[in-house]
Amino acid sequence: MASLLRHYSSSVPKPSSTLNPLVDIPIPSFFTSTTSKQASWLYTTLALVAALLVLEQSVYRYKKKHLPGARWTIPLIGKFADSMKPTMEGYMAQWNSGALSAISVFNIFIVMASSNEYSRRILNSPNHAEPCLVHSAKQILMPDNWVFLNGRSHVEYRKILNALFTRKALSIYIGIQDAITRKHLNEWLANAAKDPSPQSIMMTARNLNMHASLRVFCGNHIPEHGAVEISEKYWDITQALELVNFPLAIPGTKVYRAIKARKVASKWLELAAARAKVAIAEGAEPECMLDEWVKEMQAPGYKGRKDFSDREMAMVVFSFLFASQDAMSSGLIYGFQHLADHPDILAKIREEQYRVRVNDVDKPMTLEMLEEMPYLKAFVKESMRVKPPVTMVPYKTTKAFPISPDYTVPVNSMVIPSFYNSLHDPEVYPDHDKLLPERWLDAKSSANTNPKNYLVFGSGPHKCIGIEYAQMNMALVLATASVLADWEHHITPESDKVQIIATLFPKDGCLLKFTPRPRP
Ligand code: HEM
Repeated sequence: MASLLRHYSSSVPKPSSTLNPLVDIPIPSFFTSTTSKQASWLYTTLALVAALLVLEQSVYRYKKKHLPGARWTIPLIGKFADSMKPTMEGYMAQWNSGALSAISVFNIFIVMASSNEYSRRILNSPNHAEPCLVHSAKQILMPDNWVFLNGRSHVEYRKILNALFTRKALSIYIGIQDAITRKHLNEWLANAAKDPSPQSIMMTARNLNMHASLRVFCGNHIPEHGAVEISEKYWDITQALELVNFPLAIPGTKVYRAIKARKVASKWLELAAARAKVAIAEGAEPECMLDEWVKEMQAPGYKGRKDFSDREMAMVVFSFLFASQDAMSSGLIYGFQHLADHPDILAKIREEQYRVRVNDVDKPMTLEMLEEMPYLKAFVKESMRVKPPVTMVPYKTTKAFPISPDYTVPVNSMVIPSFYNSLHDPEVYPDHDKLLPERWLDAKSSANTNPKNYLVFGSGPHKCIGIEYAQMNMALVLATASVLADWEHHITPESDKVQIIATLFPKDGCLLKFTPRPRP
């Protein structure tokens, strides 16, 4: 550093009018003052920077107190580099370093909670902490999206949206999901017949989910090319969902591309909301979630708000897509991989399917049929326990949060409850790394008697609103695939490794080879 300074001062210009024509231009005295003045300016600046760096470290150390975590934080960026390429191993090391541990990224002080007790405390302390999603989420979802509400206004809004997930509503959705699933599975089989080499299902499963969700939410109020456009652009949104992202939405950044994608999606979703209102006003029966919402508002006994603008409805649907697309894709992809790797479990699922369907594999799934498939439902639950799609959700403290007897999280910190350790607690889930659907079939099992550990969908006032819908969709897709197709897993050294793209995915993208399954 000193030699750099020396070099800098020795290179102070010694202008020669013969060499440099610019010397005749009047230069402010600020630049032309003496060398000692320049040096003092430089030293002052350096002293200031050094003081800020010391302050940064002191604040970090003061907030961290005795919590495990790096003793010093990298100036300005903290652990930004790690958060750009998160790994499961990195997270595990952090979680296993303590029930509470500290890091800093871009001067955001972060407390990670890994135990069930602390994770649940964060999720269930609305007076001290509220979800902050990732920083980019507000830019992508729009700051006035309902998902950013908290407290009473959040509870009130959510009450209205609960009406979109009643049994009556789900019975409309399941028919749509069944039809879309069969269409996609048939395409998968047709493509596999043309090219029998194993193919990654990362994009095909995502497309299935997106198509099913769009039709469930918007019915036929969006034209096919609109649905395709949303689906194609949506990947830009997923990529902008890293825990910490480059903060400015400038051209070329992921957040910038995600905002552009949202604008495309919003245009179609607003159109769908407007069309749903027209359809129901003309007397149509509800065929999708938006229809159901409009119809619900017209019911004589309905006492809630009736004036949802097209934009507001579109933002709600977008929040559902946003919250569900990656998590459902992750759940589904691991569902396929787990079944391929456990033929004994797949055989039991098929046995149940043939029995309930009375060997009629073309029969569309209904809610009543699903209720008769406990093994399938246990598998879905277990598959997401072993590989939880969402491993953590960022919250932020709205006031100093005395989370434990000896530690208070400072106000305006990020607190991140993580679910992995709860879902792999060997006391609650013996053989915790093993996929054992049976653990959910015994009402007295430790898995069933400790529901507080099953944090796949979170807990507290912001617990996932789409639980029933998500589980129904996963069960339906896997069940239908099990009777229409066989699939082989092409195992690679990366198959059991995890990549984190907002949610968890097999690192090799899950390479499967599908073939049609003979009918019983
Ligand atoms: C396998 C699929 C899914 C998983 C694993 C999942 C997981 C989660 C988790 C962990 C949370 C945060 C809970 C908390 O803070 O306590 C959440 C919130 C949420 N989820 Fe899901 N989710 C899934 C599917 C869905 C679906 C299908 C929808 C909508 C149709 C949905 C809509 C939402 C919404 C709107 C929230 C925020 C709720 C609020 O703030 O009140 N999710 N989800």
